[in-house]
Amino acid sequence: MNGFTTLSASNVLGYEDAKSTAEFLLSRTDHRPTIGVICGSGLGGMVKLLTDTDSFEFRDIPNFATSTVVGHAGKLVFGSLQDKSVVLMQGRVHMYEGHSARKVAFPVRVFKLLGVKTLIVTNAAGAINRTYNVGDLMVICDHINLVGLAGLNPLVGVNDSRFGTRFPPMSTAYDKGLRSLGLKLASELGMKEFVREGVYSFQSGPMFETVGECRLLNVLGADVTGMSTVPEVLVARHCGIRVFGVSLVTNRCVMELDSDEVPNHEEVLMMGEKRSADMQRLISEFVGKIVD
Ligand SMILES: O=P(O)(O)O[C@@H]1C[C@H](O)[C@@H](CO)O1
Ligand SMILES: Nc1nc2[nH]cnc2c(=O)[nH]1
Repeated sequence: MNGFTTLSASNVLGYEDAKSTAEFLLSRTDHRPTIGVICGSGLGGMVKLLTDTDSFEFRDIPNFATSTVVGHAGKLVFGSLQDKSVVLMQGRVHMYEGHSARKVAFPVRVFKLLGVKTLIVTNAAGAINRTYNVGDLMVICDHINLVGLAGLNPLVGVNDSRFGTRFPPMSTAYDKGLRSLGLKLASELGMKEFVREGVYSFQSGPMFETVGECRLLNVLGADVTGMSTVPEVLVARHCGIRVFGVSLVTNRCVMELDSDEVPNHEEVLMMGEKRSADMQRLISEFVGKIVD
């Protein structure tokens, strides 16, 4: 099944599949995580923060897709962070790798059945907002789901009410309390200068945007643009998991036709590496302060 499967054929990877994957994992680890973390491009170094780990390759987990992108290790790691039990995806899969939105977001349904109550999603993104700088972190307050508005989203298909309601609201997708906590911590950690709050726009990729597309996204009110995160957030909100999202600005989107700048994945990974310490500090402190 790929990203362009018809709506009627999209009911695979349902509750029973998530349950059997969760049972597979729970029988192989003693961790009982209430916090899930998904690491974006170049941000998987966060795994080093965890102690007492149990690690699984995506390819060895039933129903998981395998990551094919450099900078996404493709491991699911259980461990302790700030005395809390956490499950962390070191990398993710994307729709542009040939997967449906449902397949991409499936791990979040597994998280739900593992007992996760709070999801932290991170990603690398390009800046549309001209006041943003490369290296900025952006707490996500809202998203524009270009792919989903066209009908390609993980909640299409028969609704399974064991996960959630048929028509989930998304106006409150990014939890207000968690956003305030994230911004407060960023301030306390001396990161105020490079931490923003803004809107993430999702397109399928794998192409970086044209100049015209970037200009369009600017008019739409996007602050950054990326190729992930939103399917995971939709599934999390559908099943009642709270969401905190952070984008790392790895490049400025090109808005002038005569520009010499050309976005590329190497630059994205390099910036991930450069800012990884700050991202890790913020997420680690954040996890320590989460109240279930
Ligand atoms: O998984 P994320 O959203 O961090 O990855 C971004 C989008 C593309 O996969 C890649 C482009 O460099 O980085
Ligand atoms: N769509 C998109 N994704 C990104 N991920 C990192 N940078 C970019 C970008 O400029 N555009």
